[in-house]
Amino acid sequence: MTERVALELRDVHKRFGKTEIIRGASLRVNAGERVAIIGPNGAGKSTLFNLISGRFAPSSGEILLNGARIDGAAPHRINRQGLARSFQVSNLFTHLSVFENLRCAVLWSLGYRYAFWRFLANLRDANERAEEVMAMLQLQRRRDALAMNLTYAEQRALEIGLTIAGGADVILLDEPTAGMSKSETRRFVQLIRDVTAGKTLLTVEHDMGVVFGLADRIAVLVYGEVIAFDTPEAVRANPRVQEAYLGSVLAQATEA
Ligand SMILES: Nc1ncnc2c1ncn2[C@@H]1O[C@H](COP(=O)(O)OP(=O)(O)OP(=O)(O)O)[C@@H](O)[C@H]1O
Repeated sequence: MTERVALELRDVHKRFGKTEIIRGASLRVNAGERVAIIGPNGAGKSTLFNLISGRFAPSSGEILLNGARIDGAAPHRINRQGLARSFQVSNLFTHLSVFENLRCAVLWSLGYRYAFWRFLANLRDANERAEEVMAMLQLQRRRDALAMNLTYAEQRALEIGLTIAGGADVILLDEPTAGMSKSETRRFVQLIRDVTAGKTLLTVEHDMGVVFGLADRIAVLVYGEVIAFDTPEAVRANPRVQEAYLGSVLAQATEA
């Protein structure tokens, strides 16, 4: 059986002025797969995320979400087509409770598809869905807490919950465990696994423990080119990756 491709990049280039930052990136991410994008500082990882989520349009090349072109489309349109990006705690409504945040995300995803007269009928579904996601996030006991009063790890969990509650099936996570302690990170990786089960996940992450613990495949970006896209074992053993990036990172991790 051939896998369904959820997200595809075809020879994507991005220039800022004269400088080419993404230099012909191609990737095919299967539905339900978890992919980590790694690479040295300045390799273009955030730029790649900005291209996929619609913040930037590519200079050339194509990006397809579930088979449909999205390159150059506005972020909210791409979001409506099923792709959500979780930033580092910037999407939360800080003055709303955990439950209200989740319910807003569900209603937003229903908003344009249903007429207003169906709003009340949908509210019950939205409440149920919000409760369901809250349980997955293990945030029930924080149901009525304002988002601004959550711990950092709880805020990150809620942030990921918003992408799920909004109905996206392709999720982009920017450094999901940045700023967390080792034990928080371990718990959080498990939470990400549970909450995004069955979804397609793309993450940019510097913590190699998280990368190797979470990813089914790893894409290695160096100077705007994908130099390897393979299983964690194969990437770890790849001499080109060792030379360009992983050798030094693993050496640092061993020294630390
Ligand atoms: N809007 C922009 N205009 C001009 N140059 C940019 C812009 N955005 C990014 N760049 C440049 O593109 C290069 C890649 O940056 P990017 O943030 O994508 O790398 P990265 O791999 O995410 O790095 P890091 O791991 O340090 O976050 C950098 O040299 C950066 O200065």
